Amino acid sequence: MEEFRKEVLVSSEEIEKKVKELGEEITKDYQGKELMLVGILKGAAIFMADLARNIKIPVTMDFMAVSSYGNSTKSSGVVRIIKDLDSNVEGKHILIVEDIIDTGLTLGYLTDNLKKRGASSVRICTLLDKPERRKVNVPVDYRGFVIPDEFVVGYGIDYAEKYRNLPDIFSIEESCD
Ligand SMILES: O=P(O)(O)OC[C@H]1O[C@H](OP(=O)(O)OP(=O)(O)O)[C@H](O)[C@@H]1O
Ligand SMILES: Nc1nc2[nH]cnc2c(=O)[nH]1
Repeated sequence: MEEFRKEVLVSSEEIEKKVKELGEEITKDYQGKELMLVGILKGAAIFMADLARNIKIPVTMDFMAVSSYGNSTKSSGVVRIIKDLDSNVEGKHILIVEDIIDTGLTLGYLTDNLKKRGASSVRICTLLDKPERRKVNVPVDYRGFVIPDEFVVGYGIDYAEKYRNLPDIFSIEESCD
């Protein structure tokens, strides 16, 4: 990461503590319900793995991958499904697990899409929330950390596909020197 000025925004210890708290809250809220966790690849993969192990009721897990159409159409909220769910969501309680919510376009689309498929409920759990950049107002049911409008990497989140394996979350800035 030499080309960047970087600083730890959220440490692995803070993440671990928060993920445990989120898991406890989710465990309490979904007692007696059939819960399906839907992780959004690739950024949420590491958060999903840790969160799932902190939920103490039986859950099923599935994944989707989406991509936005590009800047000119992104403002329309149109996203393309690259990998769809393997399972049927009809009658299931869905918890979408995301690494970060920024404009809200991805989650706005996914929430509508899963509701239309007949899910009993669709809620959102995001580790990071950048509210300053929101374009679409999506209800966030479980939120790890509110962060400023800075570019972040680590704990699943990439820059050009790199740095997903860093245990802490860093904010990065191109170095001038
Ligand atoms: O709120 P939004 O403005 O829609 O942005 C949030 C989305 O962007 C990131 O994914 P990205 O497209 O970088 O893919 P990745 O998870 O595979 O890295 C992140 O994981 C969210 O899915
Ligand atoms: N890698 C990365 N992707 C994002 N998508 C929206 N915000 C961010 C961010 O800070 N970092």
